[in-house]
Amino acid sequence: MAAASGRRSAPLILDFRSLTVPRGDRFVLRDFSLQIRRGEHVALLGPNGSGKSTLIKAITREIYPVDRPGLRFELLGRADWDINDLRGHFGIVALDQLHNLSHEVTLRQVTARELVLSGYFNSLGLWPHHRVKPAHERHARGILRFLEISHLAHRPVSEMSSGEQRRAMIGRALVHDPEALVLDEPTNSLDPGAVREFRDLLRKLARAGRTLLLVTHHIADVIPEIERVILMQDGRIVGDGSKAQMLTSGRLSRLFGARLKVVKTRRNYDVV
Ligand SMILES: Nc1ncnc2c1ncn2[C@@H]1O[C@H](COP(=O)(O)OP(=O)(O)OP(=O)(O)O)[C@@H](O)[C@H]1O
Repeated sequence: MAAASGRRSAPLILDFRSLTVPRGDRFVLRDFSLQIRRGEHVALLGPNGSGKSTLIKAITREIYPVDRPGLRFELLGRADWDINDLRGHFGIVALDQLHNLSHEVTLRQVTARELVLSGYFNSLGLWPHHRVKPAHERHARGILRFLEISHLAHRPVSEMSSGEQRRAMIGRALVHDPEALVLDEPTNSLDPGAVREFRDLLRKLARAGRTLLLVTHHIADVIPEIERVILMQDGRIVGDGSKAQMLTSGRLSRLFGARLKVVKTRRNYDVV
């Protein structure tokens, strides 16, 4: 309780108000407002096409809202960002990066160590002109240890399981000690064992105090440390509250347009 009330007065790391974001010939986010405070852990749920990835691209400044009265588009209290600086504050782990990665690593034998270090250079893997400092190496070793993949440091990413690859991608996002980690559907296509291990890693990251914004289709990804759940539909927020308020059979059935039953164990939720 004390932690939750402390967070209510923590600084806003994301402050979006009245965002209207076009993609193609239509508006994908409409009059969209969202605030996230430092230290909060948030899950974002919504059906395909509801605008979740668009929101992430707005965070990473790959796309911009139209300029309208009332617009606020701030990250860490600033509206203007150099994209390279921003990447140091918001670590992004998204499946499209993994697709790019799979192209890269089949061409070049990028190891886990190299992939993590390449976060310093915003590349996927190291190139001859990259100068890796001893402090970078030390930090990367610490990250690999934290992610429990030290034994994979010198293994090419192309020879790792999907779960191991995702850990290494998180390592790449962690090199700058970002304020927040934004994870876009991180457990997709992992087998049940790898999903379990990955959720344990998310719990460890959350407990280490980093803000997590988790976009997922899997209710069971909403780990106990996540207190706030946001529901998105048609480019709007249709629910924002605690897990007990948001993860109900009625709400999720309406959201996903299917009859879903929420089952809750002591600290976890899932749907059947
Ligand atoms: N490059 C694009 N050009 C035009 N429209 C796009 C583009 N990318 C996405 N859209 C449209 O924007 C809407 C929101 O897409 P978005 O990818 O943000 O949804 P999402 O919630 O992340 O979906 P999913 O769960 O399938 O990943 C969709 O209707 C989609 O067709």
